Amino acid sequence: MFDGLKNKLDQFRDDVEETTTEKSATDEASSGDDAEPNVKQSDESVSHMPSEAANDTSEQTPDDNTHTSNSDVTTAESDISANTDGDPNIDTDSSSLASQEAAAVLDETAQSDNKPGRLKRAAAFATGKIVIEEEDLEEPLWQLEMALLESDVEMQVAEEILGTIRSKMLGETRAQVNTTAALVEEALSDALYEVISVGQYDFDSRVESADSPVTIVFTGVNGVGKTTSIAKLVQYLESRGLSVVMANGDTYRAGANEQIREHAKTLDTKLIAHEQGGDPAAVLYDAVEYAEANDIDVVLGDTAGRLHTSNDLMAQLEKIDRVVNPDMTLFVDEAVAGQDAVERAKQFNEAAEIDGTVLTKADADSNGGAAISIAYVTGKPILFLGVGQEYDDIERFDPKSMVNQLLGETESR
Ligand SMILES: Nc1nc2c(ncn2[C@@H]2O[C@H](COP(=O)(O)OP(=O)(O)OP(=O)(O)O)[C@@H](O)[C@H]2O)c(=O)[nH]1
Repeated sequence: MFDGLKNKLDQFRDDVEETTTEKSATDEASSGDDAEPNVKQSDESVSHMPSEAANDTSEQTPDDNTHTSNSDVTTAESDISANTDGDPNIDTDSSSLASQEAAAVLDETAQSDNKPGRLKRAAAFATGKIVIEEEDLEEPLWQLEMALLESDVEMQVAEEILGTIRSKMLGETRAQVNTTAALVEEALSDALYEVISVGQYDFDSRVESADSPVTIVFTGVNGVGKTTSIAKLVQYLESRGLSVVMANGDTYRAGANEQIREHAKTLDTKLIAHEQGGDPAAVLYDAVEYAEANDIDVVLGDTAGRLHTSNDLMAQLEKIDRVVNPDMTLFVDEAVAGQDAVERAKQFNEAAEIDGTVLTKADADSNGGAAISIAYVTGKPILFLGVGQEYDDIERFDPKSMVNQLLGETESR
């Protein structure tokens, strides 16, 4: 599931690591070339002090001096003072020694330098760290954006993800490249989680705590797996001790009654159906009455596949809303439809507000764009993933485990 996207996310992590490794190597090389008169040579790491911090003093102006209280400078100085204040916990390894040595330089440069970014970078480098800058991320982020769009992630969602990564990584100081991986992982994980988890709620407890019968109506276009998902949910709910009645509100398509009747028979669940051409709202109404009379917990109502543009069919949905006032309307679409599924989710939600999505055929989807985008564009959560054709091939959508899965090990790593 979503292997194509997983590989692309792996690639992004590799790209950032590669860029920061190159940068670290470049910094090291350039520091070796420039012998700084300001730098005490008593510690090897101090000789790595980049020349730019010291050289920047030549760019000072009287006004520049007024900016030296900048927080970056303060950070660099306070990092250093933490190692020089006689604290018994003082870390005496070579990097803290480097910090002390760097303090001497920074004291001088901080007096006059108006480029706190450089100071921060200088201090970070002197302590064996690197600072992630815009230019380090530019290429990997561009590549990531392309990869997300190729994977059917909606443009607005891709931009949100990139924005979060950028804000979480820029200016961050991290110990050398071996932990850049952890930084990228965290930024990527947070960025994905933020868009994927939009609107999430606990479906089970919402159903369990609502007044019975809980009526759930399923909408979506033809052939995406509405009827199959309803059948899967019958089993899902019954396995949690809830009783269910199915209602066939698809009075439009020839063969719809036979199809759902097959499922009802296999699952041994009551089905309410009318003749083809009947009024779907009347079917749902009868099902709710049946549930009330028989103390049934949940009514699951199928509807005809429709486009949000089919006015008569959308009018049917409005009538169902008026007649039975469902507790939830769930939009069903297939993950393999990618951008189309995302677009339809948006349009259905605008035409007849949804409470969540069931995303089917995730087992056949390599891209993952719909899974990542639908909650963000509708503001309503993905509640279930269909992962196969059997009744138990349905999973509660869990944003955390989805992110873990997307960032987990793949065969290519
Ligand atoms: N691989 C896979 N196939 C699925 C999944 N869910 C449904 N299908 C298959 O998709 C096909 C269409 O499913 P239906 O349930 O008939 O779709 P529908 O939306 O009710 O179709 P209409 O009644 O025509 O609107 C069937 O062959 C299902 O077995 C899934 O999660 N994974």
